[in-house]
Amino acid sequence: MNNRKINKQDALDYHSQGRPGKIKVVPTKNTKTQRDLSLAYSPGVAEPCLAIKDNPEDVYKYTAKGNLVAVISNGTAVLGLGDIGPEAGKPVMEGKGVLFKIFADIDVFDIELNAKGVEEFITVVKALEPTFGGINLEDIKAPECFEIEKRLKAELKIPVMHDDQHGTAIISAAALINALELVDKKIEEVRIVVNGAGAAAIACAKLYIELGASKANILMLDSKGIINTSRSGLDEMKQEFIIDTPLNTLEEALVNADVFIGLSKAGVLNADMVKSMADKPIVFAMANPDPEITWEDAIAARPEVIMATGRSDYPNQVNNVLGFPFIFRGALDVRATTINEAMKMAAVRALAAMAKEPVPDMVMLAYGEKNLSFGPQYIIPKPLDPRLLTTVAPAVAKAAMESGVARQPITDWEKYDHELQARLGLDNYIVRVLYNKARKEPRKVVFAEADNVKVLKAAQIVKDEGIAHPILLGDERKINQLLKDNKIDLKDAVIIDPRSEDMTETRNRFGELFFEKRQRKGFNMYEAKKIMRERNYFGCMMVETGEADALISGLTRNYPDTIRPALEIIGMEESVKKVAGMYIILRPQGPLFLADTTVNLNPTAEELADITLLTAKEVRQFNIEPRIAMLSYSNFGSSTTPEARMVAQAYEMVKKKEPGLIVDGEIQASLAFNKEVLKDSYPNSPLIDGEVNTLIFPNLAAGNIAYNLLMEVGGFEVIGPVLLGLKKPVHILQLGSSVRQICNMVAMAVMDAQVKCK
Ligand SMILES: NC(=O)C1=CN([C@@H]2O[C@H](COP(=O)(O)OP(=O)(O)OC[C@H]3O[C@@H](n4cnc5c(N)ncnc54)[C@H](OP(=O)(O)O)[C@@H]3O)[C@@H](O)[C@H]2O)C=CC1
Ligand SMILES: CC(=O)C(=O)O
Ligand SMILES: [Mg+2]
Repeated sequence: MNNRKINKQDALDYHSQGRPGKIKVVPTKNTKTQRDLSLAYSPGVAEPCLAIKDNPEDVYKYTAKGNLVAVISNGTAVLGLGDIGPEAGKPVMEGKGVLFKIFADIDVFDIELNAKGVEEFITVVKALEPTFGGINLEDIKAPECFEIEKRLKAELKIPVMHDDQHGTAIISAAALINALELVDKKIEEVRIVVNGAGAAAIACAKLYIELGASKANILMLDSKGIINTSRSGLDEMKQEFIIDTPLNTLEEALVNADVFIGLSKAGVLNADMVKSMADKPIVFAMANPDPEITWEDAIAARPEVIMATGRSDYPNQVNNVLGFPFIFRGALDVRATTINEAMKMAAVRALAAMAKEPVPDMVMLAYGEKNLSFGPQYIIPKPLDPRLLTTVAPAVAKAAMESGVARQPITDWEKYDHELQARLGLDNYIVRVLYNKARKEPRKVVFAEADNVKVLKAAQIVKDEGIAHPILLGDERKINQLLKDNKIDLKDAVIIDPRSEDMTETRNRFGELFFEKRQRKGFNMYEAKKIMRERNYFGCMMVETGEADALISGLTRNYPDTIRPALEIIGMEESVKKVAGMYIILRPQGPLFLADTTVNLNPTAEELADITLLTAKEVRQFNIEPRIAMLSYSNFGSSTTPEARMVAQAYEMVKKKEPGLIVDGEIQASLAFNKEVLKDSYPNSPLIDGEVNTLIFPNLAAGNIAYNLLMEVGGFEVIGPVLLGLKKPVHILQLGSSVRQICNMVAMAVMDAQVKCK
């Protein structure tokens, strides 16, 4: 379990830094020339206007409507924070927009309405129908939300769903079906306590009844206690759940209950109540951001409990994020007029069934888990599982077609599957893999330049994220002052000043070891001990002796000065003759690995072959099969210049050493990325069967220029330079790296250490 700390200031900074908020609008057509603009706007734009006037359905053909969903709230029940108003709810609605985009490639306008009244709200949303392909109602309190949704569903021809009701009901129902199966209880027989009688709770209870639960077995509570015959003034929805019982409190309700469903607020369930529940209890504490009872307290009270929360940092996240992106994807793709019961039930079944399928490696990697399989700690799929899109969306689309609400049925399901796959942006994936792998087994990382604010900030983040235990090298007073001035909370981090008196003994010990390594290479004993005052030497020695697992340096020093101690002290892996540098370019289509970008000026064919093999090994660390293009300005002998021939020779050597590797060259970059042309002109190339993900450059100039252009002109985020070929992890930052880049490099170093420092 990781207890990542999100501190208040970090959350505020995340939202305020750079362009305020979390989303922006991006044009999808060329807008460069005067002609482009004349097509995008007047006069060209008049043509689609007239076409839509003649055939209103063409609005889906000529505008973004078909992929555009409105996330609409009045801020009256924002998460479990209550009625905090529309402006205060906006960060959540932007957040929902982000989730729609990253999980299902649906564009969202978030709309926060100053409209608490039912009629007012309905009038505004109805008027918005022409703009949107679907309406996701969010965080609107009960009982108003019921009337609002019912009326909008009846009066609009586009799908409308109140996410807090049905999203939550769908996900929790899928989780409940699976949990009941694990404890071998029947939904028809279990006693269910639903704490909360609002939007989410009422919809969940109704869906459980549809699935077979007996209404007589459900006790529902609102803020005043159990909804029973002694209560008066209850709204219509609550009235449906009145039970004739003398019980009044949650404590009383839970005695011998099989299931607790929490959709109320933080901390209302205590350990004694959980203890009083029946055999093998099920507790879904779904209030956000903090559950009705913490994971730890529930497990401590009843170790056999099947526990779920709405949070991402514990197993079994029962949260509507598992539903709304995929349900709307399916509904939009068949142009459904509504989201009906059949579609919701299809989503429940698809989600429940998916949890029993073997979990793909990439999902385990993304969560840093080794064994994720159906069981008490995995009753529902993980939100980052890409199969959610390709499983739930088609199930919903099919149900829409079968129930007669699809206006544009899908005919080719295989093609649809490919389209869905293509929607999954993979640029974030690799970073998640990296962090989660690192988090699984955090290591001691030495920061050689700890008297730098960026380094300290990064050290704080990696510590809070649970991916590394920082060791800070530098003047202790200076570091402490910087920590204080910049309010960086790194209280427990180890600070070591290699120049201090206290370190004399360590310096001497390190110096002697260093002398043993370098005595015939220009160092005498005195110099070997003296140089240990230098932080890069001292830090490398800590890694070499196992007192630390990795070193991060280079932010303020030039590359050769930082790499030298690493080569002298740690040295290269066996069989490696030269180290090399690799950059990872984070693209939506998946990562692109580039080497050598930082070390070897003009490699020989043999060196280039080594660089290729080293890079391939590193790419596999991410569970990615390398598909390598060895680049040149020539294609397979089209030029006979020495530079082109050198790459061709290197390619031959690579093939000889690792015949199974998917690699080709020498090849031009444009051909490597143009499979159709490659297929026509070189049909035997192994690169025609998939996308190239690894580029090997013929020299440092080419590699270095390429990654810089991709970063500066292409605007891609990058990770690197990752130093390949050292026996132990030392990673050297580019001058002026950002805090985020430093954190990424720490995660790389930890991942590296997990392999190299057993
Ligand atoms: N995990 C997930 O996916 C989701 C979680 N939620 C969470 O569920 C909670 C409710 O959301 P929502 O239904 O939209 O909000 P609503 O405002 O519609 O409903 C809140 C309900 O909680 C009840 N309540 C408040 N305090 C208590 C208490 N101490 N004991 C019992 N009931 C109480 C209220 O009672 P009264 O009627 O008397 O005011 C009301 O019925 C929030 O914490 C939200 O974050 C919501 C949607 C999805
Ligand atoms: C998850 C969600 O929608 C809520 O807590 O309101
Ligand atoms: Mg919500």
